[in-house]
Amino acid sequence: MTSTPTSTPMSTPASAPHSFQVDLRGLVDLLSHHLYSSPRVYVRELLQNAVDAVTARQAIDPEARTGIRLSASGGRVTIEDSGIGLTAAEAHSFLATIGRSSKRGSGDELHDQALEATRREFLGQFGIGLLACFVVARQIRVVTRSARDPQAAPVEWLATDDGSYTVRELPHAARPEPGTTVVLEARPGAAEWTVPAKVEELARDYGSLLPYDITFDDGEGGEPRPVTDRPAVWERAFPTPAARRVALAGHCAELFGFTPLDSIDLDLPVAGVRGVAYVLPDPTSPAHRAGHRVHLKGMLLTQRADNLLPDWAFFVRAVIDTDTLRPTASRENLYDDETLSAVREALGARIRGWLAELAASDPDRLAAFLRVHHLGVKSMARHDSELLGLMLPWLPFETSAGSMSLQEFAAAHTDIHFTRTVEEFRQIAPIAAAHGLGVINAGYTYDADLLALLPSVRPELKVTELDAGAVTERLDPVPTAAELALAPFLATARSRLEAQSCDVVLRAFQPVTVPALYLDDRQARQERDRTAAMESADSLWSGILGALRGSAPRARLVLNHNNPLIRRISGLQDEALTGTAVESLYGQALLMSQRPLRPADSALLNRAFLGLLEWATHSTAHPTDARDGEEDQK
Ligand SMILES: Nc1ncnc2c1ncn2[C@@H]1O[C@H](COP(=O)(O)OP(=O)(O)OP(=O)(O)O)[C@@H](O)[C@H]1O
Repeated sequence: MTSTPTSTPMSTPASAPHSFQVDLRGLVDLLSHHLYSSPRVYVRELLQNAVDAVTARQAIDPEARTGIRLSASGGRVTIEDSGIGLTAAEAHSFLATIGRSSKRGSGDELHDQALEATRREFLGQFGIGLLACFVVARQIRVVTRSARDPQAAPVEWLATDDGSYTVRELPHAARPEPGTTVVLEARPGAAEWTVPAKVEELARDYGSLLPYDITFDDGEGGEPRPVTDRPAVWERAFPTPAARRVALAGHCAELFGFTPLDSIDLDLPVAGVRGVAYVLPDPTSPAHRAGHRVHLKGMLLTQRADNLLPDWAFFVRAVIDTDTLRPTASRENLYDDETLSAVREALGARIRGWLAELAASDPDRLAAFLRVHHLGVKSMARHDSELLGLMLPWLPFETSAGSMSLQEFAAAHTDIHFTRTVEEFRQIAPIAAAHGLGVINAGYTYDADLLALLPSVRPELKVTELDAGAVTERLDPVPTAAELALAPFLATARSRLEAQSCDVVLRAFQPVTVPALYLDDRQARQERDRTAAMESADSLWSGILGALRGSAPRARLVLNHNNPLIRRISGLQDEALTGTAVESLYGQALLMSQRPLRPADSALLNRAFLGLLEWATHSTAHPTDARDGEEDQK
């Protein structure tokens, strides 16, 4: 029997697994310069560990003391809690292993539910918090005694920023009660972060809403001062709604530095969110993202959260406390997950609810709000259909009946006309108003876009653009016989204004006091600009511009047959005087339309004005003087 040789792949025995080595200096540098935005976070980490330790102790010993004492003096920062404490083994394991935390399950426990449960309970979870203290400390000393194991001796854990630490047991008398004291020795160069006033300020900023009483002692011998200031203003009871409003306004001024137009309660019990949104008193660009203040179980997470509210809610700054949202590892922003997006939606709905309530019951306050924020609201409503539906009726527009909300305007006009430019509006609005036509000036930013969206919100309304041609068509024609009788006059007028590229038409319209209207639309204006450019261009360009001459409608001077002056002018026998009068009418109508004058228009106005003076003085002055004047002009 022969045995078949089996071939085994060449292999070398695996070496025993090695553990990663971590260079503490490198890690501290990483934390201080890249993870945390400022060394100030070390105070937050100290407070957070103390709060978590007290929470853990409460679970096994609800009678235990919960107060936390923070003090700073002589370059030393100390924090003392009566929390759960640590045994020597735990100190080795938790304090010296980067990334290890007692506040989350391990192994099998590390499924989502266990993680969620511990997250709900504790502030910490990453196992890197204490290290942040090396950003300001050269040495960290922890003296701790376990509450879980009363027989265990107190332990001293002493770590220096070179990455070494020692653990030793102390006599029972060194710390008779369970709990932990952490003492930081400031590193040279970081003294500014450990002076008492700074530590107190930081503790107040981060910890004012924490759930246990925290005091601060500056080592000057006075009474320790409270750091915590609970309940939050928005949760306090006030004798009257007015007193509450005043307190909230004061809170906003202290926190954000402005007195709010109004405050909106942000209360989402299911999502564990409570807080308030303050309405900015001054206009702000929607592109500027306001930073919101977010507390997580009382601890200030950030004052610059930019993802808490929908973009359209640019006009508020919010402060909230939550126990469901997750922090990022730097604990300086919110983790943008599904919970946050649901909370964002729900908070957006609260703010919309405030707007809806104002619209329904307090239009004056809504108007005051829109006086400040209408531009921003207009800009955002173009892209947010719910905001559009809610706000569009209330937004202010310039109309032929004055400045008013669309709602008011639509109450009088179901046919809504708009002009695309401010100039068109100025020409058209008075005439349109006299003819019972509602016109809105959509020449301002966002207004044309919004009017185009109006039928989607109010389908019963008809929105049409109005231009010069459409207006002329709506004015009453003059009876044919009358028009025929005036044909010679019209011919004179037309030839006189030919050089201005302007047609002359005769209509009968209101108000009778307006003798003539200068009407042009965008195409006519372009044509006018092209002609002006052609006149001042060199021969090459003038050739090209000339070739572009389109069949665009020309500007129109609409003479009002109802106007007595027009009646008189059209009956003049003196052709020269008729020409001067037509030029004067053109000039006056042009001035009324607030159009910029081209050089040719200024020359015409000049000529017409002097011509009229000439004529007016002609009959009283010596005839030769008038002729001299004519000579001078030549
Ligand atoms: N005051 C304290 N009392 C009891 N245990 C503490 C205290 N401070 C720290 N610890 C223990 O040390 C561990 C590590 O603390 P560290 O601050 O580094 O991380 P963490 O709080 O768990 O998480 P995070 O990185 O989110 O702060 C904690 O999980 C806790 O077990």
